[in-house]
Amino acid sequence: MKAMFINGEWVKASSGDTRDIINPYNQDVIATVAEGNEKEAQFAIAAAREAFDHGQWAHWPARERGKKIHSVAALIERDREELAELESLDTGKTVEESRVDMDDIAGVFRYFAEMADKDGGEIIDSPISNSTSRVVHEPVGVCGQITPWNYPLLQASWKLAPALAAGNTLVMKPSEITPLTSVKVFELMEEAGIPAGVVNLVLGSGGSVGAELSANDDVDLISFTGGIETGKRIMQAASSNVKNLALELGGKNPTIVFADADFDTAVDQAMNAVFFHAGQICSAGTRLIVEERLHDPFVSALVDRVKDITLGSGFNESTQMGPLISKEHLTKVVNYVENGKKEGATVAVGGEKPDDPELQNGFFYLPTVLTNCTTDMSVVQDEGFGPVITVETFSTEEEAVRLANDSIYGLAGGVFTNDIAKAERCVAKMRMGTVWINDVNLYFPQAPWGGYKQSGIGRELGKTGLEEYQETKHIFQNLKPEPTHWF
Ligand SMILES: NC(=O)c1ccc[n+]([C@@H]2O[C@H](COP(=O)([O-])OP(=O)(O)OC[C@H]3O[C@@H](n4cnc5c(N)ncnc54)[C@H](O)[C@@H]3O)[C@@H](O)[C@H]2O)c1
Ligand SMILES: C[N+](C)(C)CC=O
Repeated sequence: MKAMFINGEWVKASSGDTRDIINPYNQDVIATVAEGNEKEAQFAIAAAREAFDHGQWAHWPARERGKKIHSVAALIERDREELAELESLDTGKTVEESRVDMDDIAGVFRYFAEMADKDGGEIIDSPISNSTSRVVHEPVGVCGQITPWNYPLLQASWKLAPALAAGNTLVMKPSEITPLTSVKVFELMEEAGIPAGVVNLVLGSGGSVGAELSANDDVDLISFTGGIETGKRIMQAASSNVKNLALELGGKNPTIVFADADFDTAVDQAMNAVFFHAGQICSAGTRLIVEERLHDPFVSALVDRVKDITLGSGFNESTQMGPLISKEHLTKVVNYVENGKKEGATVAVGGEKPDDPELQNGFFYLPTVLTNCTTDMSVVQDEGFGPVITVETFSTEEEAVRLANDSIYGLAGGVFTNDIAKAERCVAKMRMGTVWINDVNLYFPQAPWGGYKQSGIGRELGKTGLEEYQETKHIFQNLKPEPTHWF
């Protein structure tokens, strides 16, 4: 049984509770893990508090912390294949996609390891005679970190690596349905020699462990990746002690395709935008906004290619798309498309579960293209989080941008055109944290990631990804102290 990691020890739940982890491809039980609750969260928070307040981690030379983080990266590289297979067993995504994730994850650890000792503070030109003024960055303290099921270890790495680089201690709660690679990476952090109490892992549900992390006054910062409604609850709970807050929430991401775009590239990338990991990606380009005169040939080419997508086990080399994560999520996607149909959308391809007998034990849904969509429809406004793309049309540049921005979300978006001036005009007006010109779904450790509007608060990755885990202190020194006789 997989246990939790608290204060440098692997522990079971004090209640004795466990949870079976299910393979979404065939519903096999792939592991049984400890199911913690508020109690384990409190133990872990106390351990992280003690390690921060009385331990040495925050005071190590940043270069030494960086070396440890490099060691974690090296262990991830060593165990790449095992981690990739574990991620695919747990999420259903293809092993090929998981391998790419593992390379990204090692890269994230390496990026923040390198960054750890690059910030020696800043000298300010003091406006006061005989004084010095400088700014230093310090760790925030105890960090609560809550992650989702769709990119379990990738989203964890975006939080673990910068938090450690900045000198914080932390308690992580992975999604209760996909905890396996997080357990493994905590084993690797132990092997790398991160001191006891600095990194703690508590497994369990959001309502118990997650809620405790969000509300507990000994937690200084909460970093959350997940859905908007959970994010709102966490924001409320975090107000108890005015925690620092970082929220990476959902997206409903538009891809604008102008008629002058390279046709084959745009069709190909429209598929990349939405069908990786069966559309269960926050930045999936699920809203296609195509120039009116391009609509018919574009949809026709898209449908032809979508028909050929091969569904199956993520462990089969010919598989291009795996299952959805759970029975509940499959039901959500089915209802999402049914609602779209009732609102007037037309199913151009897909729109149902596959009838292949080999897929009946998994949570599969066919890759789907919905046409005749308008901005007011729920399929266009709601994050479906499935392999479903909606198609709207526009006739002017202004209309394209207006449609793209007509959303409560603002995570990411794309523009396809060969007119670079037009592309620049569009992206300048698109209210999103990431915009791609003639590409989709790209992210890397050097560039910040996060959302405008209800897609979140703050940025992970890049310089800002480290700054989220730092407090800023101004230190002023009077070099000629003497009485002022003001009073
Ligand atoms: N912006 C990004 O970078 C990004 C990345 C990945 C996923 N996401 C979003 O995540 C969502 C899918 O993930 P999900 O279904 O796991 O999201 P979710 O909000 O249901 O759960 C996310 C995490 O929050 C926990 N949680 C649930 N209730 C809680 C509570 N009351 N208090 C504290 N924690 C609680 C869950 O246990 C889980 O660990 C999508 O909306 C997707 O867009 C965003
Ligand atoms: C942030 N990203 C794209 C890695 C995963 C979103 O679900």
